[in-house]
Amino acid sequence: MAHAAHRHTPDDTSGASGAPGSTALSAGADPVPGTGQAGPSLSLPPTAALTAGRGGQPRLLVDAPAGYGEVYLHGATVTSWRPRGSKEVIFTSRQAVFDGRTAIRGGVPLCLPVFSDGIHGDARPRHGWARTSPWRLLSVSPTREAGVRALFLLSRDHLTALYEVEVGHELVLSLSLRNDAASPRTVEAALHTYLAVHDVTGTEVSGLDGAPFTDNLSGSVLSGLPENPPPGAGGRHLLQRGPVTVSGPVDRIYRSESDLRVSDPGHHRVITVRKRNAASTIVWNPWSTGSAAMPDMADDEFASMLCVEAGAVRQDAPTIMPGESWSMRAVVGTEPA
Ligand SMILES: O=P(O)(O)OC[C@H]1O[C@H](O)[C@H](O)[C@@H](O)[C@@H]1O
Repeated sequence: MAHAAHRHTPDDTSGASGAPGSTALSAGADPVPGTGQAGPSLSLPPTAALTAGRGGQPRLLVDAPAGYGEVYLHGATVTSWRPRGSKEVIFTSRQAVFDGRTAIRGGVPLCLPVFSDGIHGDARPRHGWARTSPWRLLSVSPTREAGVRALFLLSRDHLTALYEVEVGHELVLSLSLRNDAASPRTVEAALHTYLAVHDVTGTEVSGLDGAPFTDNLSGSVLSGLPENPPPGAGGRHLLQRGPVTVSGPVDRIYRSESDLRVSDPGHHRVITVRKRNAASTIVWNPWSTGSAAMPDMADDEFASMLCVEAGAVRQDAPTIMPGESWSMRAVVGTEPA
């Protein structure tokens, strides 16, 4: 059953001036029209800089006492996050294309307003337009926890998306969507988080035990189960037993709101993902077979990444009423193992 959307209530825990919500949707600096870049009135704290990154693409760079991070305005794609004193947590391919058109291979692309081929199996572009659109940087401010919070805006196709990225001891990703159309709208959304792991074959994802999932790599949809995806959505329904391990290609959509723990023993850490209002978790690794066909990913890189994506997709996509908002959040952290 699709989740009903609600009027957005500003978030209670972040203390963010720019917490996702309708007031912030009208705020912000003067963006440079059409470029997605921040305008001259945007003020940056000394712990952040707006610079040219790979391919000369505009990128917000954060180097704060609590953590380091990078966010490209193209797709509002986070491509790096390191809590102070830790190794990189976000995988971005060394062959990723930074041309302002192509989706960045790695980081945290935003899948919006569809995931993959969409609920009906025919949506284009794949994963929606958010990851290949120029976002506007509305504000950048220091947090009380010695990090930096940045707010990005994208309005397109009668949908206004506000995306708050907090770089600090944790990486806090909050997405808020407002339906600007006159009729209800079902929207899929996912924070397609590429985690950097030392060796994916030694990684376990906990928190999904008992969760039903659709295996996008296996045969046809089993009939007779409740809430089968419609034709085209593909996959086979199964139940997870124990932690998820990777010894081949994995592409699964779990129906689970649970928080996740991703062991990364080679880096002596556990990566944690706390989710809010995200009823789906997608786990993806293309393995050598899948990555060989991907020009923007090197052949050996599949072994050092695992996508663990918080989202609300397929049967769990929210239907947002006209003028109303819906929001979700993922908080990525690390713990010593
Ligand atoms: O290659 P992309 O369009 O970026 O998609 C990369 C992957 O994204 C998700 O994880 C999907 O579940 C996969 O089926 C897909 O292969």
